[in-house]
Amino acid sequence: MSLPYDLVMFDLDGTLIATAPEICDAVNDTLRRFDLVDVSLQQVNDWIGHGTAALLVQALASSGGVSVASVRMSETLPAIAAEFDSHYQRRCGTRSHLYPQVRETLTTLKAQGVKLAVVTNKESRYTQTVLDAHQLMPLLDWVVSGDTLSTKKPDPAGILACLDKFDVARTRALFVGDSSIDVATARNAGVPVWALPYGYNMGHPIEGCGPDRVIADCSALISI
Ligand SMILES: O=C(O)COP(=O)(O)O
Repeated sequence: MSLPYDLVMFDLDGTLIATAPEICDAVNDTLRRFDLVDVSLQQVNDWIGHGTAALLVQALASSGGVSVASVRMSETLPAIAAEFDSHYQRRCGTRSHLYPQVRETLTTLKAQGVKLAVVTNKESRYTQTVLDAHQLMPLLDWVVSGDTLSTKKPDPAGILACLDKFDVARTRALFVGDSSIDVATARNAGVPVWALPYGYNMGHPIEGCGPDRVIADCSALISI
């Protein structure tokens, strides 16, 4: 049987792994340390997508009742970010889980010779810890994090770098994600995009973002 794809690229948070609960824990560990009020899991869900550093800024603004711009300019931000860093490294893997059919699907695709990559906006130091915590690294051929290149999604650079690295044509590649950012990234790169409805899309249904297909879980990739 000839497979329709030589390369499948996945988003991370909300697509392969449900990460929001432990991100929320680490954010609230940090906020309490600076005498700020907790944020909710729902808020954290809705802030995921632009990288963990950007999420921390959103949480600090919301908790402190100040603007995102003023948090970004604050002199205390580096110290708060360093505090968050240690909490998140410690929390990684404690309350995250793979979504159903993720490991089975990656294992099957890998055995079929399909190249597998992650293209995430999460910073590399967190991406690595989360992927290691769930033993996903051995299944992946490459990981492009939010700070691997000079731009992040929805810039297509991460996808284009994967196409280049594995010498795969756009028509033989697929991007799989959970958010409007992922759909926009794939469109910007000119590759087809499938979407999962269970992730983090800033509170909006993924259908409205116009992916080529909405799939119930990753097993749709191996039952084409
Ligand atoms: O860390 C984030 O906010 C986003 O990560 P993602 O690109 O894997 O959804």
